[in-house]
Amino acid sequence: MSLLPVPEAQARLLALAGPLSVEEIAAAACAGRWLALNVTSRRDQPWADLSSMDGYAVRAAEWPGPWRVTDISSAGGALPAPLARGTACRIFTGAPVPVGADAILIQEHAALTGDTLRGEDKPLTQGQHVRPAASDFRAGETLLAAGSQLNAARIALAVLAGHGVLPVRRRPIVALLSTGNELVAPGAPTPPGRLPSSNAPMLAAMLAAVPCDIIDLGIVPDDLPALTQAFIKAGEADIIVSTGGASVGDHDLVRAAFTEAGGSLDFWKIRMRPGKPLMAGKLGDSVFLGLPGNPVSAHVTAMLFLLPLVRHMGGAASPLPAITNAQLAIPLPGTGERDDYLRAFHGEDGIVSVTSQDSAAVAAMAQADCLIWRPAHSGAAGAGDIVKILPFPL
Ligand SMILES: Nc1nc2c(c(=O)[nH]1)N[C@H]1C(S)=C(S)[C@@H](COP(=O)(O)OP(=O)(O)OC[C@H]3O[C@@H](n4cnc5c(N)ncnc54)[C@H](O)[C@@H]3O)O[C@H]1N2
Ligand code: MOO
Repeated sequence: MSLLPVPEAQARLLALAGPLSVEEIAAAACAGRWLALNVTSRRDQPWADLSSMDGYAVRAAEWPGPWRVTDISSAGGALPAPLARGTACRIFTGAPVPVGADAILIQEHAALTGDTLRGEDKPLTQGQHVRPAASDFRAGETLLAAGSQLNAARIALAVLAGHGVLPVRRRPIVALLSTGNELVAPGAPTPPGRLPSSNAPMLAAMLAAVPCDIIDLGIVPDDLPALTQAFIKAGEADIIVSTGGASVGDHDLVRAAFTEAGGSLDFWKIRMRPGKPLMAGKLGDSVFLGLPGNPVSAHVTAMLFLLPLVRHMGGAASPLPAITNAQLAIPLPGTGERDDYLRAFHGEDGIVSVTSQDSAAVAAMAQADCLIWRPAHSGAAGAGDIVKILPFPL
């Protein structure tokens, strides 16, 4: 198989499954989820002309008064009567402005003697401290598009628009499978030849940035029947992610076990560094993503493939990672046959690549906060040049 360019591999991966089913969830529990349908407003906001300050509703042209205070308007209280000429209405923040009034005299600029009011400071202008009806949004207006992600501000908007529950896509269930005879559970003793399995905790941390549920199926040895059984068990998940055993060594059995379990492989080997041995396929309704075992390769391929897949199945309209421009603080050599994804961080003078770009260099990766994307066959870059970067999800 020849090496697949990253965008082609991403497109093929996302084509393996559509967004999951729709569920109605309380708005307060929707943080991070993607809308399955447009959100249309059920009400005007504000519902009437409302005061934005505590004071007195008056006619601006009548400033500085005197006015006689004849009524009161408070948020949630009875509607005030229309304002007669020469009168004022005591009013509080968020309360409806009486018909006839067109400005609010704030109480700091008002002198009240008995029920006689006079304006101080500067003359009032029409509309001063009044929020017009429907100036934020109007009933029937489409406020949020299907496929947009619900953050705190969008949840506030949907609730103010009259929605208590929102249609979102089900959270994908992601099964994590760590393969390798050398691996022991995190924190377990590491006699010679053994090392702690760090990939599943790392992936769980990355997945914390997107709505999904994780099933950690633990460590599976490099043994065909054991790996096959693990894949069969993982078939309950929407997404099956393995790490390790993806390359060409005698112990790299992931492809064989996946096929033995009934899976069909869609692609293997990507034109990227690190992450070349990445593979993907379908096992029943589950999408399978086989990440390389090297922790750095697993991290980079999770950013470029796993998180987009979770977003896509969760209903995101734009599931691919955000790519932004940034200025290099250091020079970079040209690239070869594959796209490079260099681990880097934001320094005072721009982006700095970490010293070791080895795909097993975890201490160097731990200094990074982003990847620099350098397409294949790029020339050398100098300090001050603009490059494309992808921020780490967490
Ligand atoms: N002859 C070739 N050898 C290799 C090639 C190749 O094309 N031809 N590709 C290399 C590339 S690129 C990568 S990346 C690695 C990926 O190999 P595997 O996916 O088969 O990974 P393993 O061999 O199982 O492990 C690699 C490395 O990572 C450590 N590891 C594995 N799992 C974990 C884990 N859960 N936590 C921490 N560390 C883990 C493992 O001990 C190995 O050191 O293959 C190259 N070889
Ligand atoms: O592509 Mo591997 O992922 O170089 O280390």
